[in-house]
Amino acid sequence: MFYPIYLDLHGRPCLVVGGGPIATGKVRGLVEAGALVTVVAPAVGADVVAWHESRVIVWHEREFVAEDLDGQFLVYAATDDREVNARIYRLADQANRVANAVDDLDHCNFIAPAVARQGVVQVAISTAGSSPALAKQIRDQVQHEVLTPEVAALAEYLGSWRSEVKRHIDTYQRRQDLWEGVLEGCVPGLLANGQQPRADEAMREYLRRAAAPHDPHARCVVRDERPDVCRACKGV
Ligand SMILES: C[C@@]1(CC(=O)O)c2cc3[nH]c(cc4nc(cc5[nH]c(cc(n2)[C@H]1CCC(=O)O)[C@@](C)(CC(=O)O)[C@@H]5CCC(=O)O)C(CC(=O)O)=C4CCC(=O)O)c(CCC(=O)O)c3CC(=O)O
Ligand SMILES: NC(=O)C1=CN([C@@H]2O[C@H](COP(=O)(O)OP(=O)(O)OC[C@H]3O[C@@H](n4cnc5c(N)ncnc54)[C@H](O)[C@@H]3O)[C@@H](O)[C@H]2O)C=CC1
Repeated sequence: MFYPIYLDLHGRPCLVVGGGPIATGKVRGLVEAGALVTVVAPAVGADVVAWHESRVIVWHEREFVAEDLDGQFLVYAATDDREVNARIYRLADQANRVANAVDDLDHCNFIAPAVARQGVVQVAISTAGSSPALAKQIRDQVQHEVLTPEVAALAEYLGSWRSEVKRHIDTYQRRQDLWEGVLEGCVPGLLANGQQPRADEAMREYLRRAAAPHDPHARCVVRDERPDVCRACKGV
C-alpha cells in the first residue's frame, strides 16, 4: 500500500538524473510545482538546454556522482541505464531522500500517479504499479467525465468563501454541515448557470442559517423562488 499525499515543492531542491524525453517530463512537472531543479546528464534535449540558459533550472553536463544527492529533497533517476538508476535510487533512499527510478517499482520509495487536472482540482490515480496503462485510462475517464470546467470554477468559488465561513461559524461540525448543505443545494447549479450574484446571495443565507440555526426567520432566499433547485433547503 502506498501512502498518497500532495507535496509542496515550492523552493525545494530536486534532482533529475538524465536528460532524455522521460527526464524532461519530470523536470517540467517539478518546475511547474515551483521546485529548484538540478539536472545531471552528459547529454540533454533542447528544453533542458533552454531552461538552463534562462536560469529556470541548473544543468550539470556530466555523469551522476554521489555528491549530487547532497541537499536534495526529491530525486528522479531517469537515465537509460537501469543499473545506474537503481544505484542512484539506493544511495538516495539510504540518505532518506524521496526517490524514484523511472519504470522500476522495486527502486522507488514513491511512484508517479497518472494525474487529471482542472484548475485547482487534481485527481491522482495509482494502481500501485499493477497497470500504469489502466491508471492512464482511469485518468482520461476522470478528466473527461468528472473534472469539468464547472467543477474547477466551483472549487475556486467555495475557496473564496472559506475564510469567511471559518470566521463566522464557530465549530468544525457546523462548518462541515454548512459545506455539505452548500454542495447538495443550489449553489453549484447557480454557478454553472453563470448566476454568481444569486450564488453569493445563497451563500450569505447559508451563513446566516448556520450562525443562527434556531432562528425561524432565517430562510433560504433561493428556496423561496426556486424550491426545485435547492434540495438542501427542503423541509426547513
Ligand atoms: C511503478 C511505476 C514507477 C514510476 O515510474 O513512478 C511505473 C512503472 C512501470 N511503468 C511501465 C510501463 C508503462 N508506464 C506507462 C505510463 C506511466 N507510468 C506511470 C507510473 C508508473 N510506472 C509507476 C506506477 C503507477 C501506478 O501506480 O499505476 C505514469 C502513471 C505516471 C508517470 O510516469 O509520470 C505514466 C502515465 C501517466 C500519464 O500519461 O500521464 C505506460 C503507458 C504509456 O506510456 O502510455 C507504460 C506501458 C504500458 C504498461 O505497462 O502499463 C513499466 C513496464 C516497462 C516494461 O514493460 O518494460 C513499469 C515497470 C514495471 O512494471 O516493472
Ligand atoms: N522514451 C520512452 O518512450 C520511454 C522510456 N522509459 C524509461 O525511461 C528511461 C529514460 O528514457 P529516455 O528519456 O527516452 O532516455 P534517453 O535515452 O533519451 O536519455 C537517456 C539520458 O540519460 C543520460 N545518462 C545516461 N547515463 C547517465 C549517467 N551515468 N549519469 C547521468 N545521466 C546519464 C543521457 O545523457 C541521456 O540524457 C528509459 O531507459 C526507460 O527505462 C519508459 C517508457 C517509455
